[in-house]
Amino acid sequence: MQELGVVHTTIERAEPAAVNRLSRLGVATVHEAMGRLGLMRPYIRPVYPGARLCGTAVTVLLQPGDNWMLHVAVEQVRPGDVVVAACTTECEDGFFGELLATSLRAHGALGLVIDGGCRDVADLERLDFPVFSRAVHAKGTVKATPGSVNVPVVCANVLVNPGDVVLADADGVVVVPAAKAAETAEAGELREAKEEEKRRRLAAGELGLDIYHMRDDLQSHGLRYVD
Ligand SMILES: O=C([O-])CC(=O)C(=O)O
Ligand SMILES: [Mg+2]
Repeated sequence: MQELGVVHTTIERAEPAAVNRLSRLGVATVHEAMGRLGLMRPYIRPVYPGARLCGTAVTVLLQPGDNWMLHVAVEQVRPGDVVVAACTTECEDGFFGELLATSLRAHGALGLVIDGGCRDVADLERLDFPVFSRAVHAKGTVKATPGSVNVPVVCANVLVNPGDVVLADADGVVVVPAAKAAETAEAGELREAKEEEKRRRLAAGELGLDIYHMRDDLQSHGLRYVD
């Protein structure tokens, strides 16, 4: 059960050094490095090409058709934060646009992930304010019913605690629990180094079948080559 009607003003953010290391990795790498966990549903997409963000989560629980809590969240943002907004029920209304982006940026927020709709996308691209949303929808919202800020939320199938690391790029959005940020950065960097070696060998024409020693396994699974 997600908590309603609460704003937590003190949160524990992931260590900046670990956030910085994660920011240099891709979403797919980090998801793999965590043991294939933490990935939001693929319907959450960047609202303009090339959008990318990495920061610590300020979480928001919205009520459908109501963006009041986004305004409440602005006051809780610190430089380097990313606002992660979930909704108590599915809603694709345009909760967010360039005015709220301007306000968030003035307080140091790096971007927004929202399991809801977003509008003013041409202006967001012009501002280069990265937003990842479930829909682009011009439909406006009201300010009538409190939700919460900085409570644990489930956003697009992923549990997000305030202070967790949120990384988003063209492949999607992944969330790293704050306590796991450093070890995940370490595992991700190792994975990147291994991929670099594989990339070099694949570019030289070596086959994945040989690099990954798959031939024997294929034979034992009964694969036959016929002329
Ligand atoms: O004002 C709103 O409700 C959302 C919006 O379009 C903006 O922030 O620019
Ligand atoms: Mg607007």
